[in-house]
Amino acid sequence: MDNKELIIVVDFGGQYNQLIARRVRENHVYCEVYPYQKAMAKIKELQPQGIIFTGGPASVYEDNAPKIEADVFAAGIPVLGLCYGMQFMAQTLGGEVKHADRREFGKTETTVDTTSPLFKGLAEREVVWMSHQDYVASLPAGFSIIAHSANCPVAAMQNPERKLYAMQYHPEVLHTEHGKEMLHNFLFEVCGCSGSWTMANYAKTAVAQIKETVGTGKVVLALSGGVDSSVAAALISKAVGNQLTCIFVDHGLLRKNEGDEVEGAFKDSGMNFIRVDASKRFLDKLAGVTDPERKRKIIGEEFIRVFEDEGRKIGAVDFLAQGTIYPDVIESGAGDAAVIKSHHNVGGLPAVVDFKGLIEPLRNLFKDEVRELGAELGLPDYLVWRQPFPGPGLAIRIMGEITTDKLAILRDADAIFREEIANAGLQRSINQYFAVLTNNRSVGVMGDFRTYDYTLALRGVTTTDFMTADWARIPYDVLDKISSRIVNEVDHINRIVYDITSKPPSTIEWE
Ligand SMILES: Nc1ncnc2c1ncn2[C@@H]1O[C@H](COP(=O)(O)OP(=O)(O)OP(=O)(O)O)[C@@H](O)[C@H]1O
Ligand SMILES: O=c1[nH]c(=O)c2[nH+]cn([C@@H]3O[C@H](COP(=O)(O)O)[C@@H](O)[C@H]3O)c2[nH]1
Ligand SMILES: NC(=O)CC[C@H](N)C(=O)O
Ligand SMILES: [Mg+2]
Repeated sequence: MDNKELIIVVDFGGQYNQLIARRVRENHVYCEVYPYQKAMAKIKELQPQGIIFTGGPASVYEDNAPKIEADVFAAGIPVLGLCYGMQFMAQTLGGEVKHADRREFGKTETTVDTTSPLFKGLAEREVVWMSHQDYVASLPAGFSIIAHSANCPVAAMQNPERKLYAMQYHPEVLHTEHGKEMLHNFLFEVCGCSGSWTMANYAKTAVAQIKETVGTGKVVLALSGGVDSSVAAALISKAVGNQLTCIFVDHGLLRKNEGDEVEGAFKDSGMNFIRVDASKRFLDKLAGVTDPERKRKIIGEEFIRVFEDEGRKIGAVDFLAQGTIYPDVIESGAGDAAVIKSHHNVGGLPAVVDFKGLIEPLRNLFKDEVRELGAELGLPDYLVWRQPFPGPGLAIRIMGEITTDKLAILRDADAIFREEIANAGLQRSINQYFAVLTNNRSVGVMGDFRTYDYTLALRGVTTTDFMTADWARIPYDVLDKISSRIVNEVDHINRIVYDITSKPPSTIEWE
């Protein structure tokens, strides 16, 4: 977007690479991530101020190890190699990388050379986070060691003349206590960035780009009432006014009262707004389906078909717009990382789509950046801070087959959970919380009768980026109140459990 200052992250396939991009942007420097196969062409085209190589699962000495053309080091652009990225730099420039007997994993104390620009302002001993088994056994010519630990002779290296720097550990992970400062130093001390990227600039550039792309055409926006699509609506509407129509799909998988609430919030907003009741077609397609990935694919496809049908009714619609954000793209397996879940709006998209183009103005933004942008555009607080609700809705919160009975049970239980969290004043401190209807039934006793009913799971997490998360420590007395209310007020639930796993190894949603 604001191309005056750009860092390119070369993705070698690590699962948490996108954190690097977040850390760069926290410094108000714009940054894009490209898979290693496409990165060199982008570097030549965009001439970034700096390049960062990510870690990755491969070993550089293997036959098909990921590589980027060696002239990346000859362009005079500063490069920072991280983990696999450091090993790649070392081997390509004539050093040697070997396999150690044991993995080095976790927090490690290192001694760093504070005269290096990377470590400016830091202490001589720094706690960093290691996750590797290969190591740099000998340096390439012109390089020197600037950090070492007990088990790792080259924890960081540099060749300041060529502006090449590298770390064996991961500064992007919060466990590296001053990782943020180290990345800041690379950006400002080595690359000479000034930090001019702001959401106000982003909004300006995005509006101009949308205008140019859309011209005099028509756009339909898939609007869920969530933060992402609401911010996208505000941006696109600013760019093309009433050439935009927002389409809200009630797929029968919404939470209690949600359809009416969204309609209430948007019907008098000045934007063209359509609510489509498509619950029958979604539920018919989902009947009998139990596999989570199949549910996601079916919903993704059906969404598009509904938008196509509505587009035809409006007539001559050229573009479909969505509130897709960066984590949706990442977690659907862009680049070389393994696919964890197909997000309905990315990996779940059908191959043939009846629109000329897709407009996704937030595709490169993280959630907290979208919120900042929403505030910048003047959206009300309750919208900006709404907790995320996944597009596939309650379908991925009901284990096994989806039925209208199960939907009704989950809706009521979830509404009580959310009401009690609000009563306890915890809405803002728990970033996402919801109920899950497990497919498990167990024996209970109610009054003097035996029951054989469903187990409900409650999930609450704290997180900033939704890529990693911790389970929320909801006070016992709040949980107690929720539990007794749900069991008393909702039929067919006789047992309630609280999910106490973090992400990773779990995910936030159950499917
Ligand atoms: N019920 C729906 N009707 C129309 N479009 C939808 C619906 N649900 C999801 N979408 C589309 O899919 C995109 C991704 O959904 P997602 O839930 O990630 O974003 P959101 O709903 O806009 O924001 P949030 O993450 O805060 O819920 C949305 O931005 C929107 O374009
Ligand atoms: O719009 C969406 N479409 C999807 O298919 C989808 N799957 C997960 N999510 C939301 O993404 C965040 C991370 O969820 P997971 O830890 O379960 O992958 C959480 O906030 C989830 O609610 C989705 N949002
Ligand atoms: N996290 C990484 O980048 C690991 C790099 C390499 N696979 C190693 O084991 O050392
Ligand atoms: Mg949503």
